[in-house]
Amino acid sequence: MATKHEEQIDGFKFEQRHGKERVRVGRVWRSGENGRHVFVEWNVSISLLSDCINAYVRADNSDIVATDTMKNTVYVKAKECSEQVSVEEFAIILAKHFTTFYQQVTTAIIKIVEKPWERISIDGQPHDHGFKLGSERHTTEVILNKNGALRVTSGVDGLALLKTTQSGFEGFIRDQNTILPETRERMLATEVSASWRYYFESLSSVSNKSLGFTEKYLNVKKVLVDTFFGPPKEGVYSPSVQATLNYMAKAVLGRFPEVSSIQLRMPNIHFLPVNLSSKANPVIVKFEDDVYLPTDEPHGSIEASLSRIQSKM
Ligand SMILES: O=c1[nH]c(=O)c2[nH]c(=O)[nH]c2[nH]1
Repeated sequence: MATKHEEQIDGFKFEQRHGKERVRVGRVWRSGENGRHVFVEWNVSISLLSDCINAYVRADNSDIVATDTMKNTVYVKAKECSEQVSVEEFAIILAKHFTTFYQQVTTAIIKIVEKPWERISIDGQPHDHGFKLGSERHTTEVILNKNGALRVTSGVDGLALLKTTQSGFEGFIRDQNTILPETRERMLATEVSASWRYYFESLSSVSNKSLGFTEKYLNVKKVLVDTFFGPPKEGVYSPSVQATLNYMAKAVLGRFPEVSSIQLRMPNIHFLPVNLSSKANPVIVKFEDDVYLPTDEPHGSIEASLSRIQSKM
């Protein structure tokens, strides 16, 4: 049985969705603790699966939720949030609106990226209304079906990490095209993109207010970072980006029972050894794990996901 956003037309299967991407909204809550302002900036993408096939095949727009209306809804809901909400909660609020308000909409997919505005401190004192831009971004994706089936993922993007030692790469395939030397001493740099899925499977299971998504986000990010680096003095040896990625994914699933799976993307950002020579002077600069040429292209691309195997009990 075809769902309502797909149909058989002239012997073809037709599937469609529509939405609005990159709706930007900033929200200030002025009633924070100690009179402190809270500020967030979100970039929202909405995609709706809905029964509006007539618009495609019969030039009949009567079932269309205008993407302009979707954009406006972001501002309306931001206004309605009189108390601070996390980026995940805001995505759930939007998804709930689209799937309950419109009979035509069967599923809402909401993706949001939060811009990393961080409260500034002046002489060690947190400022009441001053913010500066940080680096990595908190992300979320919420998929909500009309029947209440829910998928919530949180993530981090652009988490740039580098360590100057405790990294190597040995024992890989060597053939006629291989020139990379084996090493137990190299720089390791990456920009982690992670997304992890929570166990909630229905709207009713997240309806209480003590969700703590932001705290969980910070905790997961800390485990990712701590596992990448190891203890402050000795660190932890990385035999490859692949192995480190897996340690990080395992640490998150080990620490957070409410997380059912995690996906990690960790480009290997290369810092090339600098050796300079000329005919006259064979050794102008000799690389001694000290002078590097930083690059961003090309880079290795390494990604994996780790999921709990669902018990059938
Ligand atoms: O950690 C690494 N994994 C690779 O797959 C790879 N390939 C490569 O050239 N260097 C590295 N390093």
